Amino acid sequence: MTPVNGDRDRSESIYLAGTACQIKSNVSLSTFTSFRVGGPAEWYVAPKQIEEVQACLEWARAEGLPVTFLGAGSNLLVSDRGIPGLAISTRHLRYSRFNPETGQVTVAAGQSLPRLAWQAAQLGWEGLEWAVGIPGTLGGAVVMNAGAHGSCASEILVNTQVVSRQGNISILTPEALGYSYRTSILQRGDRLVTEATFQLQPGADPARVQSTTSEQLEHRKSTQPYHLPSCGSVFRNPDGSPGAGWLIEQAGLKGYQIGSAQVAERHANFIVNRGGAKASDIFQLIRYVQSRVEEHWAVLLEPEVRTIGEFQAL
Ligand SMILES: Cc1cc2nc3c(=O)[nH]c(=O)nc-3n(C[C@H](O)[C@H](O)[C@H](O)COP(=O)(O)OP(=O)(O)OC[C@H]3O[C@@H](n4cnc5c(N)ncnc54)[C@H](O)[C@@H]3O)c2cc1C
Ligand SMILES: NC(=O)C1=CN([C@@H]2O[C@H](COP(=O)(O)OP(=O)(O)OC[C@H]3O[C@@H](n4cnc5c(N)ncnc54)[C@H](OP(=O)(O)O)[C@@H]3O)[C@@H](O)[C@H]2O)C=CC1
Ligand SMILES: C=C(O[C@H]1[C@H](O)[C@@H](CO)O[C@H](OP(=O)(O)OP(=O)(O)OC[C@H]2O[C@@H](n3ccc(=O)[nH]c3=O)[C@H](O)[C@@H]2O)[C@@H]1NC(C)=O)C(=O)O
Repeated sequence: MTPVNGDRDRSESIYLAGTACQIKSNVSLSTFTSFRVGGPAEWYVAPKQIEEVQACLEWARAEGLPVTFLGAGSNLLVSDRGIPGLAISTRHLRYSRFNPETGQVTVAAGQSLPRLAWQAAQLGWEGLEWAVGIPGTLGGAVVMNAGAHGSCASEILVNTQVVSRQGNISILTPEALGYSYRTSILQRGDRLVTEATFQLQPGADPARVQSTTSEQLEHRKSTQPYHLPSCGSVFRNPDGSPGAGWLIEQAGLKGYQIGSAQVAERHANFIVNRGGAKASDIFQLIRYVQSRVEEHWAVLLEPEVRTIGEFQAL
């Protein structure tokens, strides 16, 4: 299949003046997504500082390139053909500052959410126990309003720092972000989250918080195919009906496979890559599940997973 960047089959690197930032061409995104599929980014960069993010955005503007933001890729389906323009990954923006006076923790966008949940638990700070099993970055969690076990990111978010595509920095509160279940206006992709501050509750017994955190993780491992490449839940749970997993299972789709993409046996709202799946297999399976569930239940399932690049419905 022809990649979107046409005949560029060699890799080149560009160093942005005044930064240590290296922009590389033709970088495969399959190792940067939890599905382990996807073609190359025309250009890829993982800045370490906000000034580098701004310099990368300026470079893309000057080159007239579209920009795509990536976290850890745990909710992304990237086309086999790859994506045009510059992919900016936040995975190297990393720090966390716990403030015992306020109970707030300020975290860079690239920090791992499970890692932060464990750090909080070890300190005896409550409020992130639910987050331990959600792979990915803080930035991704703020954008997706990640959640589990009845809690979600927007409930504890104090504010977030974002950079616009023009390079302007601002601080936004949750009220400005249009939050609802697994949704925020940041999903439009016009602002990059660089940092977020969360309100936690310090002062609990660390052993107790760690024990609750472990229980949440164990429950997840026993109900989800955690060991196989996936994006977590493929579909949002629809309003006013049983969950997507139940609807898909009752439509007889557990185990159904297109290529190496399979509706998971352990949880029907997960599609797993059984080894060597293509993004197009996963995309076709998503469409197939949607159509079968609609036929069976008259419910149109809405994907939670974010697709980037071109896909063709058969
Ligand atoms: C095994 C497994 C279990 C999961 N369980 C859960 C769960 O229980 N609950 C849940 O909510 N999710 C779950 N997920 C989905 C996923 O982990 C979350 O959506 C996570 O928050 C995505 O973070 P990420 O850094 O990987 O974002 P990515 O997948 O990289 O990106 C997701 C979206 O956010 C955008 N984005 C990412 N970072 C930034 C940024 N810094 N600035 C602007 N835009 C950005 C991307 O453009 C994309 O649109 C699971 C996934 C897996 C693989
Ligand atoms: N099915 C799928 O597609 C995917 C599943 N996953 C699963 O999601 C989970 C999170 O993945 P990922 O986001 O990459 O996680 P990370 O490796 O970024 O974060 C896990 C962090 O939690 C820490 N940690 C783990 N256990 C403990 C503990 N008992 N006490 C204290 N700290 C602990 C680790 O510390 P340390 O570094 O010291 O070990 C590490 O820093 C993993 O279990 C992974 O297998 C992840 C991606 C995709
Ligand atoms: C994994 C994700 O989030 C998960 C989150 O981890 C868990 C735990 O809190 O709750 C949600 O799953 P879920 O609604 O499927 O929760 P589960 O407890 O696994 O299942 C709900 C109900 O559906 C039933 N169920 C589930 C799967 C299945 O194949 N068949 C089935 O009948 C279960 O028996 C249960 O009665 C989130 N999914 C969504 C779309 O909201 C994600 O968003 O990626």
